[in-house]
Amino acid sequence: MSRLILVLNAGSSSLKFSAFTVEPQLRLAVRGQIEGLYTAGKFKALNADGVELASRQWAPTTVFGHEEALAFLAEYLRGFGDGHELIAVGHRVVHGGMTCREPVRITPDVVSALEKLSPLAPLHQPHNLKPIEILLASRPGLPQVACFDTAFHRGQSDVVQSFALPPEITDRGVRRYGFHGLSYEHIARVLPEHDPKAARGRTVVAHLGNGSSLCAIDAGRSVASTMGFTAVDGLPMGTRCGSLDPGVILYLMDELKMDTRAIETLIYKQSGLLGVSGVSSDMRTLLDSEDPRARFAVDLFVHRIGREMGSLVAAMQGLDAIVFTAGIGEHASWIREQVCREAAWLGVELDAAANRSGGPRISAADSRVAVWVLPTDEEGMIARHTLALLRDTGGAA
Ligand SMILES: Nc1ncnc2c1ncn2[C@@H]1O[C@H](COP(=O)(O)OP(=O)(O)O)[C@@H](O)[C@H]1O
Ligand SMILES: CC(=O)OP(=O)(O)O
Ligand SMILES: [Mg+2]
Repeated sequence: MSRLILVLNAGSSSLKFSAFTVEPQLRLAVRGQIEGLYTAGKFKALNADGVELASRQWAPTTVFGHEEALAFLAEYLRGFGDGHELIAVGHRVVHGGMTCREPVRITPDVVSALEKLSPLAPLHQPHNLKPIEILLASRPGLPQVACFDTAFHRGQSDVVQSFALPPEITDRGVRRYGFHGLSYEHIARVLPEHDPKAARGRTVVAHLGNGSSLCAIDAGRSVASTMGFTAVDGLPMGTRCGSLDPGVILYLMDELKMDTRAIETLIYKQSGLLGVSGVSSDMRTLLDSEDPRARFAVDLFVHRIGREMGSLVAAMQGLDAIVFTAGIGEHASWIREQVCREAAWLGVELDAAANRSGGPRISAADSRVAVWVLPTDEEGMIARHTLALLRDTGGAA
């Protein structure tokens, strides 16, 4: 009977999962996702060789969300468990706040502390915690590990992590945390295999998915990121507005009489690509659309990436490489082309054919800045952290 680590990663538009056997090194057994939550749910499970094991598609609807996806996945995984001993479950938890600076073994107290952060990540935290709570109740002896999106950024300097607010507010934890840290950590880990020079130098990683952010990585460490106190900051996203003049919030309250919950719905669920286009939050749909509002939303997305890229390059005082990753970054060659055009002034020259075929290197041979397309692997990162923590605490050989 092989020992298994299960990994769950609830993103804002997807529920991803992987299972790894521990032999004693980690070996991927199955991976999959239910994507298109709240738009057009689609399930796929693959074995380690990429062979499809199962698939399913739901009719387009906004009511097939995280809860429905989790119920479906629990049923699917029940059938998969035969012949395996589940030794631990690793979870992506988007917000770790001030205290969770590294992966932690889950206890009821940890869950209570993490629940308090749900208002700071309403599209993620409740969905990250739900399966944790179910398993704590149904299998209290099963080790569970929380791995945080925020942890990779905790080494940033105080200046970088601070808003220009009085200390009594900052000290309450109102500071820039940064997210997508498991994705950035994975890219920092694999970059030396592809580009040793960039790995020692300065890279902007563009994690462009339903949630999108950029991270400045200097010699493997996060030195700045576009996301802040919450994952609504920075770039425009599928349904999130990204950076907003705080004066807009006051205007919405005073002039439009919107309350906190209405503003929360607006900035998290009705803005970004969906809100601007009125067409869809899904980049595939926008790129296929003839609607000028879809094009406008995409142009705004690209423009903001260009602006924020400049800011992160300034934070590092230079640039050796750009890495594209996540759903849009890995698959939308047209978006990569537009972003690289915006970044031409930094010394970026694209190899159009390599870009169309997906790389991994997509910059021209004499481009001063190397450009890469590298698949993210948040689940792989979580599995590593989970196994390491189990071993540290004597829970697995
Ligand atoms: N082939 C593709 N072309 C363009 N966009 C794509 C493609 N495949 C996926 N995407 C986009 O990636 C986004 C989802 O990214 P992903 O990183 O999986 O999301 P999540 O933030 O939920 O983890 C969606 O906007 C989707 O349209
Ligand atoms: C933090 C975040 O936005 O995550 P995702 O892109 O998975 O929604
Ligand atoms: Mg994601």
